[in-house]
Amino acid sequence: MQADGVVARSAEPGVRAVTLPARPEPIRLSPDDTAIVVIDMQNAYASPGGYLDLAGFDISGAAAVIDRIATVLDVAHAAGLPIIYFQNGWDADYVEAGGPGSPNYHKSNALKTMRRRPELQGKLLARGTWDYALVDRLKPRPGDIELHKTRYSGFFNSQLDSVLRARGIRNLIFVGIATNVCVESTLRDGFFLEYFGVMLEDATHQAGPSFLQQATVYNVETFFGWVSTVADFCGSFGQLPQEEA
Ligand SMILES: NC(=O)N/C=C\C(=O)O
Repeated sequence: MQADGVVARSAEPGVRAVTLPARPEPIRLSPDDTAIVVIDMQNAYASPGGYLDLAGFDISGAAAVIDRIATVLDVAHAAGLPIIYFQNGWDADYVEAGGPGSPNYHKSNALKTMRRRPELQGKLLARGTWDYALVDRLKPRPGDIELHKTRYSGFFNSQLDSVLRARGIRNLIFVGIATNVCVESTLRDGFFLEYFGVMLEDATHQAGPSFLQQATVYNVETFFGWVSTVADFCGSFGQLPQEEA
């Protein structure tokens, strides 16, 4: 940490870097070793009629989160930050979901909802379905990275770690849904792998009561990383000279 209380992830002279206001302290980041990780902005999690909605979770805050993530991605693209989009789910036959021998079979609310409502079988979180697709506003652009995961953490059984290491990325800025499940799981696993995690709190939304949003914010700020906002992200990274398209 620098004398001025900034966590200096990118402090070398001549390196393109910004100081992102964050809690518990600001963090200095360079687009050269920092990526945006967009967690599961699929119809399943963010659209009326998607899995979370059908399973009875309140997704009324998701539309505003989609707008804010779109703003973050515009600034990130202009600043030349790599962007990684995750999609969560399984093959059409749900082999990857695990059978009764997997805790996922017993805990996944998507699988439970389909067992309760057999007419939905094959429709939730299966690759190739509307539910699995990213929401229309947040489709990847050329050069963006698309990854798939079958469990809550983006680091588990995925290519994420090797994609990041190949590009020298050490800092991750998280947006997406759900704050308390896949965002927190991925940020925590990143911490254990020595990645610095920042969550933009107003570009995330919880699955469940609103105290879960506050709990994850507390956990990240206190134990696992840093918490910032969309306005502060745009105010800092938005000042960098635009990358050539
Ligand atoms: N993307 C997520 O945070 N997912 C949360 C629950 C689920 O996938 O069942």
